[in-house]
Amino acid sequence: MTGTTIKAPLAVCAAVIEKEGKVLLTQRPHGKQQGGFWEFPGGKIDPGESPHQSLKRELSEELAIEIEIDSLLETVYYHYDWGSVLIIAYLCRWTAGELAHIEVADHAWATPEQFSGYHILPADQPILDRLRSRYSEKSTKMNRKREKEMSQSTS
Ligand SMILES: Nc1nc2c([nH]c(=O)n2[C@@H]2O[C@H](COP(=O)(O)OP(=O)(O)OP(=O)(O)O)[C@@H](O)[C@H]2O)c(=O)[nH]1
Repeated sequence: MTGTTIKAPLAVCAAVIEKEGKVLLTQRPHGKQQGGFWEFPGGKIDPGESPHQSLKRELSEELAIEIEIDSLLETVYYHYDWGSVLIIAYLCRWTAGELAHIEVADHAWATPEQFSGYHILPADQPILDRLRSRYSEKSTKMNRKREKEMSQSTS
């Protein structure tokens, strides 16, 4: 009997680290699968690891930084031609370490308006959308606050 083997999606964790309205993106090493694409730092969850353990390990191995994980931002299921991935993306804080390019080709801090200037892995689209709406909500709140303060100071 012939047939294709159906594999479980690859479990992947990703860190969304914010700094002054920008988000950390990293570029995959050129020799690796999907090399040259931009993504959120992270990687495969190894057997026996929790997503949080995995994310902390990956950030230390890839960038030499330590992080704290604050909350779940988004989960994504995406099918590539080589198989599928289930990505769990967390909002994180960089707490220690000097960022080094150990297992990444490059890094960048990008505002949501700048995301389109990077070739970001297609699976990350829902994470990017979530961040765009998060930032536009934040700026609406800031504008409302500013308008309120201005109207109070002029009355
Ligand atoms: N880290 C990360 N991986 C992502 C993202 N989006 C996305 O589709 N992926 C996919 O998830 C998979 C993660 O595998 P990886 O190769 O980065 O994992 P890893 O660091 O453990 O690699 P290794 O096998 O060389 O140790 C890749 O196939 C990658 O294409 C993302 O934003 N961050």
